[in-house]
Amino acid sequence: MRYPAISSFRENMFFIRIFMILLLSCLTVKINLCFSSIPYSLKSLTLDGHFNFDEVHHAARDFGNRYHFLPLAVLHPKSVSDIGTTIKHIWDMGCHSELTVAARGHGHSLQGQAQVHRGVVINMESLQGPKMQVYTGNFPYVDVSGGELWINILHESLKYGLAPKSWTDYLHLTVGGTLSNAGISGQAFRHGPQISNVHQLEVVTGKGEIVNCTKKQNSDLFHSVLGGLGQFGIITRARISLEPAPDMVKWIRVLYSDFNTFARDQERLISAENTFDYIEGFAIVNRTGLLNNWRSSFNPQDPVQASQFESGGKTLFCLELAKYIHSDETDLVNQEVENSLSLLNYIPSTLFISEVSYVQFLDRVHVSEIKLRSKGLWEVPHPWLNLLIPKSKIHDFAEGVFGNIITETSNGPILIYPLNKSKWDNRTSVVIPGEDIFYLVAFLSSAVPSSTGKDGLEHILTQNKRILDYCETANLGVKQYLPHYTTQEEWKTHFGPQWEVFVQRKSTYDPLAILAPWPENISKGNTFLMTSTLIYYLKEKGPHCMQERCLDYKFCKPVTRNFPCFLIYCKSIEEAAVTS
Ligand SMILES: Cc1cc2nc3c(=O)[nH]c(=O)nc-3n(C[C@H](O)[C@H](O)[C@H](O)COP(=O)(O)OP(=O)(O)OC[C@H]3O[C@@H](n4cnc5c(N)ncnc54)[C@H](O)[C@@H]3O)c2cc1C
Repeated sequence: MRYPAISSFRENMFFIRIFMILLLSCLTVKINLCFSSIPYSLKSLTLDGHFNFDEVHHAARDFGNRYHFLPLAVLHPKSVSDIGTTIKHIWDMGCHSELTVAARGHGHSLQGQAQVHRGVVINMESLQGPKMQVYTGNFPYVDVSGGELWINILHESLKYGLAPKSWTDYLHLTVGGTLSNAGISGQAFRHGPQISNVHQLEVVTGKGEIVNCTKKQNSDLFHSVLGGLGQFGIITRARISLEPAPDMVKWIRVLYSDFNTFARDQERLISAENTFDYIEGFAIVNRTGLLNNWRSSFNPQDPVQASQFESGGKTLFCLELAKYIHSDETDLVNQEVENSLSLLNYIPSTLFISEVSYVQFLDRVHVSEIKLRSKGLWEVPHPWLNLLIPKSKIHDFAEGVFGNIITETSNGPILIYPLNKSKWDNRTSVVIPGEDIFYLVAFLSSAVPSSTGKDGLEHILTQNKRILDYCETANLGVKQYLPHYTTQEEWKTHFGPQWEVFVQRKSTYDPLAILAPWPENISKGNTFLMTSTLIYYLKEKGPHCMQERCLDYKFCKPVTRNFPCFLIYCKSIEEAAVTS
């Protein structure tokens, strides 16, 4: 028996279902079209360079090899105006668009810092602009593109007998990439990090404006972008300070079995007047008692004693020094090296010296890169941890970490060396500990892919977490270098008193949070940032709705960067009509 009411209900349901399916599929098509139409609106821009929609997989990788965010498109800019035009276009799309942009230097970040999920990656190495230009004279400098590799700057400036003063240990990194962090190596105790050796920058802000800045002109923007993690603008050109380049380098390694003696000597050296040109150090975690390749290509001063030296399974500390040799000064340099070494307290049989060209010295990590690449060991996960530790806490740190956490093997080099705070400019965005001397400690681990053992990613990440937990529990006042956090609370703690400055700068130079979106939680949900963005919008772009028209405005739901994220209370219906 058929119940008409039920049967007609069933029929209705059938049609409703069909209708819903059709509606949903229409919506899906619309949503997909909506997403895919974003890069096509970019495609219509008139540029010297071009967008590439096929290279997105390459742009979703970096040296860390752990984070993979797929962008929608990769821009290969030929000129600064390509970058300006693209960002301006996205800025003009306003809050309605969620499109974001990441500058990619050489992609040697560790945790997706140069990546962007469903946004635009700007391949900075494609940027051409004016040719690299060296200026000689009393205060020499070089003008370079933000996408230039430091190795190319070295080769070009050497043609004039000059070279930058401050380096990173590895030179196949871009100017914009290292200046967005700091750029630290063994010369930083004397010259400061790379960000202390820049005279001028050209920057494209998050509003698409192209701005020149120096310590005096637009100085807030200048200091913001240095160490600014790409948050405030894209560095398209930089003027970098140069010095006369040495011809050769005396490169020295000595060992210590006691951390306190090692650190005391390091600190004495970085404070001395007439000292070495490069001062670093590293730990050798060596439970087996066999010494690894720390001395390869170095000659022992006393070969017999050196061959008899054994670590006894202890963790050792290697002080690494370099003295630059200008051709006419060889004898003087030898004498100075001898004098400086005579004041140190290393294990006497462990003095190893080598003499190499300046390029060989600076480009030393590239030699390891070639070897590792040939063995397929370069493109593995790199769960690196870089810390800046106040001098007063470095002994507690060493005791806790080398005494309890890293005792058997290190899975990669562990650098330890002190830096002078006086060589850092506290107006830049980089965050460092407050003491006059602080240490860089870098755990440069490589993980064996798919290993579940002590050389595997999980084990190394757990070890990193133990180190960070120890630093927090022991209240060591540690700051991360090349920082990466997942919550806004952690970012606030990282910036400490500089948080307000960070937020202020973000709202000034990138109010729609278009740039470098990787540290998602830096700005998300931050009322201050949202407020200033909002006020900016109301003043500059919003419906003309300031005090005389509106009683007040109030946040609704700041989910997107969209206008409807606030409610406007108007004095009258007529004014509401004008406002809308
Ligand atoms: C083997 C190796 C050795 C290293 N040694 C050192 C060292 O000795 N000292 C040291 O300080 N660091 C060192 N680093 C870290 C390195 O400085 C950073 O990872 C740096 O960011 C990498 O530069 P990149 O050109 O690959 O930048 P990317 O990884 O491409 O970018 C890094 C960040 O900068 C932003 N960015 C890139 N270009 C620009 C630009 N033009 N304007 C604004 N923002 C930009 C990106 O959006 C991203 O947030 C080393 C890294 C590696 C892999």
